[in-house]
Amino acid sequence: MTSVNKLFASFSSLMRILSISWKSSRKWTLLSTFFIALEIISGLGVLYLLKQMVDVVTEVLAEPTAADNVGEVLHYVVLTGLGTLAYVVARALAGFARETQGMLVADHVDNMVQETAISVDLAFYESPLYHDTLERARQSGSQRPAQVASNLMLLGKNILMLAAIVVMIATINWLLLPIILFAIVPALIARIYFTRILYDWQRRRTQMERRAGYLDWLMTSDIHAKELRLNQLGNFLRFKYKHIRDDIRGEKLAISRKRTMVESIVAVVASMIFFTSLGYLAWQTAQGQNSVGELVLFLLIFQRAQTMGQELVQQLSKLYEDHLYMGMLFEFMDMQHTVPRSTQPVKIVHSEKANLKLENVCFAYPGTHKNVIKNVNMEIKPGQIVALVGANGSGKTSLIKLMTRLYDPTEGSIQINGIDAQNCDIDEYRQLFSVIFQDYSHYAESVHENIRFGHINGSDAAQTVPWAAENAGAAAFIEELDDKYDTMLTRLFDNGKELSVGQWQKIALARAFMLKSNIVILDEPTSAMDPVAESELFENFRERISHRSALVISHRLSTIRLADYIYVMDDGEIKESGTHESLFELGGIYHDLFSRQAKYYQHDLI
Ligand SMILES: Nc1ncnc2c1ncn2[C@@H]1O[C@H](COP(=O)(O)OP(=O)(O)OP(=O)(O)O)[C@@H](O)[C@H]1O
Repeated sequence: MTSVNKLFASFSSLMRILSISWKSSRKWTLLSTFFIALEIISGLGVLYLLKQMVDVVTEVLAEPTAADNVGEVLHYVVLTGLGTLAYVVARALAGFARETQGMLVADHVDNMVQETAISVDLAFYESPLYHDTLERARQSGSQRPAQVASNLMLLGKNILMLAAIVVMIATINWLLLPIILFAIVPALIARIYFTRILYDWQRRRTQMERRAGYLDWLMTSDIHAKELRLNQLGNFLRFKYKHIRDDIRGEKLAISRKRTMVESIVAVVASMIFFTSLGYLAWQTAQGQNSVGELVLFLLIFQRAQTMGQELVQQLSKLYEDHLYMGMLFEFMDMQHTVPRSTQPVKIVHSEKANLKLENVCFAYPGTHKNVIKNVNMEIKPGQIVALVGANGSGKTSLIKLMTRLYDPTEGSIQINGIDAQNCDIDEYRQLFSVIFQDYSHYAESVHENIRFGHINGSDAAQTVPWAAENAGAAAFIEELDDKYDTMLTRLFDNGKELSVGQWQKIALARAFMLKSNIVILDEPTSAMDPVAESELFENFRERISHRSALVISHRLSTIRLADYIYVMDDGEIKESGTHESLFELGGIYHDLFSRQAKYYQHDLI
């Protein structure tokens, strides 16, 4: 990037930051600006009054009738006092307004990050780049936009105050001006240099931080608590975690050490220059070339100039740092969809009779070259119960992800009622499906909410939730819970209850049974259920799903044989398809799978 482009990029990112700040809290941005303006005006006023006071004192001291003019001095003392009071109050109010604005902006930015996180495509989760970008966005901190806005204002304030001090010092002796430059510029360069070094290091170390975070989660989350104890993994993980943290700390401390050394040298040189110039001014005063008042004024304001210069350096380097880190936040927010959204979506007509058709569908996961789905042709007709069978890794779950447009096929097409799924509005299209994956979610919410999440926008949850629970075979055990549908399903919070794996599966199934969609997709829906529960579920399955279409994936062929039509997958391809009887007669893969399972049942009976 050329310097002009870089400058333009920095400017546009600054404008973007300010617009975030403005949008999130207009009132407090205005108040904060107002109080800072008040702080600047009163601060400059105090400086001016201070100078006037010193001038008057010097004049008065030079006159023989000094005692008569004390009133004039007092006049300036009172004015300076009032100015200082205004300055202190304005400063406090500006601080409060900044803090309030900061909190509002932080919440707004958190909201924006979450909005991006819930809308990015599933493909992002598969890539370490997504996790790095999210981690960096989090590291960049939601406080930053507010900091940038207030830093800009403080910067303006300090520049004005410093300019006023420069003018005052120039009136004493212009030769003193370079001193200020020497006190400020090297410190600024050192700060900016180390800010960049630290930023580059942090970017490189994102994955290391994430790995440490992951290990910490392994050690502290309830999901792994059982295995961790039984396999005695605790100390091993603790050691690994410590090792990573030691490395991170070591690298960071090395940078901090170097920075402290350089900054100390710069500060020592600046102080030496100050004392040399003080000595020079004292000598000039002794020679009668300066007044004592000017020497006092120099001492007074140089100290201020030094503080202000330090603040200026801090604000400039902070602004630079914020600009760098906000870049990481914007990088996350600007991620583009990999599943394209149609700009002129075609309305899905007759969705209540959804006919789903896959034509020559091929698919390789992003970042891989191997097709896990190969030339698949398949159809789910309205009201039809279709089963999908196949060995582990044959591509069944990947096929569901394609049907529901969590991914798009790399070749071929998926059509709903003759319309290419890619031409439909993605939200409207996804509403056609109720899907329960093998790794369904356990929400730390009430039973009611866990089921209602299957149709979050439904209006009559009070009736539909118990109805769905009944159909999924969950109603009986829910009625036995202390708070029935209001029971909290978690031990994370007070009064929570943990369910068995099979009970959780019934809750997940009830979620799919909520009447939202036209096609119900169940990936291994009964893997944790007892045989009685399973056979009850499939006895009148068509009624339970209200005569919608269904795609059921199962390894249990007793379940599969109830389907109207069966597809057999092997290594990403549909190798066989037909009814149970026709496939059994064919004597192929299905026959083989079925016979193997049947053999064990027959053996048991003997
Ligand atoms: N996110 C992913 N990225 C890359 N490859 C993947 C991903 N998920 C699955 N695969 C690969 O795709 C292939 C099909 O996996 P899939 O989960 O679709 O199989 P499946 O038939 O559902 O298996 P199972 O019966 O074990 O659930 C496997 O070889 C797997 O390694």
